[in-house]
Amino acid sequence: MAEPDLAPIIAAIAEEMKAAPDRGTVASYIPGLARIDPARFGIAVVTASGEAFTAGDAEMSFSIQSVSKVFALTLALGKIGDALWRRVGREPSGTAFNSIVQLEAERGIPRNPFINAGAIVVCDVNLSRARPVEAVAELLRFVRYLAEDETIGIDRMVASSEAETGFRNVALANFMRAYGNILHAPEEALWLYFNQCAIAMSCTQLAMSGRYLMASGRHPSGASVVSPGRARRINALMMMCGHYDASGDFAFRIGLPGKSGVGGGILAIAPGKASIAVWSPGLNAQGNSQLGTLALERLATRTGWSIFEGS
Ligand SMILES: NC(=O)CC[C@H](N)C(=O)O
Repeated sequence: MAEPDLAPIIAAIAEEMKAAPDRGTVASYIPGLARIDPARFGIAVVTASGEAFTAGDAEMSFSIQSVSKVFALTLALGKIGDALWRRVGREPSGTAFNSIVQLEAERGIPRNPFINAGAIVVCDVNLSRARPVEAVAELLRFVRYLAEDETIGIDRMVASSEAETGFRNVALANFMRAYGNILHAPEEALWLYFNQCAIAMSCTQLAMSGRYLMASGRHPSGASVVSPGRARRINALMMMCGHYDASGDFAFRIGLPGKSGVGGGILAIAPGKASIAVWSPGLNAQGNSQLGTLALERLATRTGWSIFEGS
C-alpha cells in the first residue's frame, strides 16, 4: 500500500472531531480530572521514518492515567522478565478496569497487567527494593528517555486527589496482599500507582514515547529498549486487554494495539508504521475516550493501517 498522505488526513479528523456531537463524559471520580474541558481534542502521529504530524490540541498536557501501565509493564519485564507471568495473567478480563470480581476465584492473580489490579502488582514489582519515590523517579526517567523530552512531569494535584479518593484501588491492593501477591506495604504500591497514573504528557510526547513499540523495541537512537519479541508481546497485550471490557470493540473498529486512560488519552501502535496518540477527555461507558476511539477508527480506515489490513 502507498504511503498515506498524513497531514490532510489528520487535519480533517481534527476538524471532524471539533463538530462531533457526542463527546462522552469527563471522568469525575478522580476530582483532579473533573475540571478538564470536554471540547479538547488532540492527535499526534510519529511515523517509522521519524516524521511527526499533529493537529488540534496536540501540545496540551493531560493526565495519561492508565496509558502509563504500558511503560510500567515494560520496566517490570526488564526487572524480572517472564517471572512476572506467575503473578499476573495475560488474558482479557471482560470486566471493568477497576473490577474486583475475578480476584477471589482466581486467588489474587489479576487477569492482565492493564486492569487496575494487574497494574498494582506491576507497581509492586517495580518497587523492587527501592523506596516509592525512587521507583516513580525511575519510571519518569524512562518515559523522558523514550520521548527524548526532559520536561515530562507528574501532576501532583491529580496524584493526591486520587490518593484521597481511590478506595477501590486500596481495596484491590489489600485483597491481593491477603493472597500474598503484593509483597510490599499496599500503601507503597498504591503511592507508586497513583503517581504513575498522574504523569502528564501531550499527544506529541506520548506518541514519541511509544516509538519503541512500532520499531521492534528500538529507540530512535538505535538502542534496544526491549527485544523485538518483547515488543511484539506488549503489543499483543495492548490489543487484547488495552481497553478493558471494550478491547474487543476496539480491535473490531480499529485493529491496532492500543492503551487507553481515563484522562482521555489513547496510545495506539501501527507496528512498523507509526506511533499514534489521541486525546479527548470525554469517555464512553467503558472509560475509554469517546472521540479518541472514533478518531483512531477514521485514521485506521483512511490509512489502511489496521494490522488486519483493509480500509
Ligand atoms: N482506566 C484508568 O485510566 C484508570 C486509572 C485510574 N488512576 C484508576 O485507578 O482508577
